[in-house]
Amino acid sequence: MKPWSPDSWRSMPIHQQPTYPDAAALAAVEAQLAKMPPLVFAQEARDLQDQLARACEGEAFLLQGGDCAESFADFSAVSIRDTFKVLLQMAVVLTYSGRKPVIKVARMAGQFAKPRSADTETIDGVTLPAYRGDIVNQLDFTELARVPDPTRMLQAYHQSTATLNLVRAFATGGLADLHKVNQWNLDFAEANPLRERYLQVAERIQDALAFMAVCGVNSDNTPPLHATHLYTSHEALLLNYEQALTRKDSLTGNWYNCSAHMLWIGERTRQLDAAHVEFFRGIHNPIGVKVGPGMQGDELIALIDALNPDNIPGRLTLITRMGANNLAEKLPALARRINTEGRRVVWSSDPMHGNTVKATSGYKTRSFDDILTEINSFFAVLRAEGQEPGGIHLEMTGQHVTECTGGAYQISDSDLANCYRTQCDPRLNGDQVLEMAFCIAERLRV
Ligand SMILES: O=C[C@H](O)[C@H](O)COP(=O)(O)O
Ligand SMILES: C=C(OP(=O)(O)O)C(=O)O
Ligand SMILES: [Mn+2]
Repeated sequence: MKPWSPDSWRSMPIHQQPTYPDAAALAAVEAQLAKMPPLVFAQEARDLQDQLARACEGEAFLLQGGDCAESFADFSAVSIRDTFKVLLQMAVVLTYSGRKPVIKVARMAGQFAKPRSADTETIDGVTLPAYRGDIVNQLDFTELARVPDPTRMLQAYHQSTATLNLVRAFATGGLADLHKVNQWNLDFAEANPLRERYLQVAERIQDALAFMAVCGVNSDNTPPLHATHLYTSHEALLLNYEQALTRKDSLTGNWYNCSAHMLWIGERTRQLDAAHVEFFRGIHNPIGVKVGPGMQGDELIALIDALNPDNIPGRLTLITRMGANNLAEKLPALARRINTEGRRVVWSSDPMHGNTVKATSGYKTRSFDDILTEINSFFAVLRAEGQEPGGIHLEMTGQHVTECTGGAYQISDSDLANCYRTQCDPRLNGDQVLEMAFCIAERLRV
């Protein structure tokens, strides 16, 4: 095998990239980014990998979620706080029901670049290049807005640093206190149309906290009750950006992509002989790969051979995204193959990307029931095949958007227009995603 370097991907075929009009401007931005401080520290990525190794064994559960695409325009402390809060609320419910630690990984502080089904978009007879995420071009439908601009990588970097700074403060500064988080869950359940269903669990958690307090275990003397860890992740799609933030760790001499703790390869860029697999094989972060309904057993094993040749537990998460109608048919053979070959992976379910439909109103949407059906089949198939359902990967926000249909508040196709704000794919809103966590908790309790 040829030697790896942070730029060895450049000699391979590459998919889903913008064509920058000015090569010198691009090179100047890359040089500038390469001088910037890393966003994360390699040891943090190793800690995450150790925790993911526990998820391989069924001793921890991965909760990964956030926007489909972060946005420059919607960047605010409030939206970061709300997503942070709801991730924590979900984690409490899942930890309590699953009786295992929940590893919290946000799609945040770098989730900007988007692969698209089509290179162009046509509206009223006008065809323009597709929007590829705020790190590349603008969503506005004008010729100028759609021209890829490399300086947007700098803006994405700075927004990511500010996001991470706030997230780190929230995680340790008191917002993540377990007592507070469960009080939010009680408030959620009290107000929910399906109150009885959710209140029971939230009240039981409250009882457990009260019991612990009587025994002398409280936030003042028990740091894990007061603070938490939230890791960051994104699809490492725009390799110019990812390479510039890839640094050699001074402690181990290994290369880490310091733009996030965990990175994944998308369904559209996981070709074996192409640039993304080449880039990912050399970075030492924990990584993920999306697994769509077309994945074949031999292809999956070859991909694992390339990405995790030493079979290190926690290094590789397989994120299935097959669709509620396909998963029960396609996943068993893959799970069996992993089992017979003894590959150590975390199986995580992305129940979003295989369930996107166009509503009669024209909006891209996903139904709460389809999402839940895919999750339920994921649990059932893996358990039947003797594998651990190790995590969940959701597109979600803490905001009260109307992008996915269904849930206790019964968002319908005609409600979508009320608050449809996503830059790309429809997200579960704060109520829907917490409700989803209560439903997943029922599966975790075996
Ligand atoms: O987030 C994933 C993809 O970028 C997205 O699903 C593609 O959407 P499109 O089919 O509208 O291009
Ligand atoms: C692009 C994404 O998904 P996929 O690669 O599975 O289509 C995504 O997670 O936003
Ligand atoms: Mn998406």
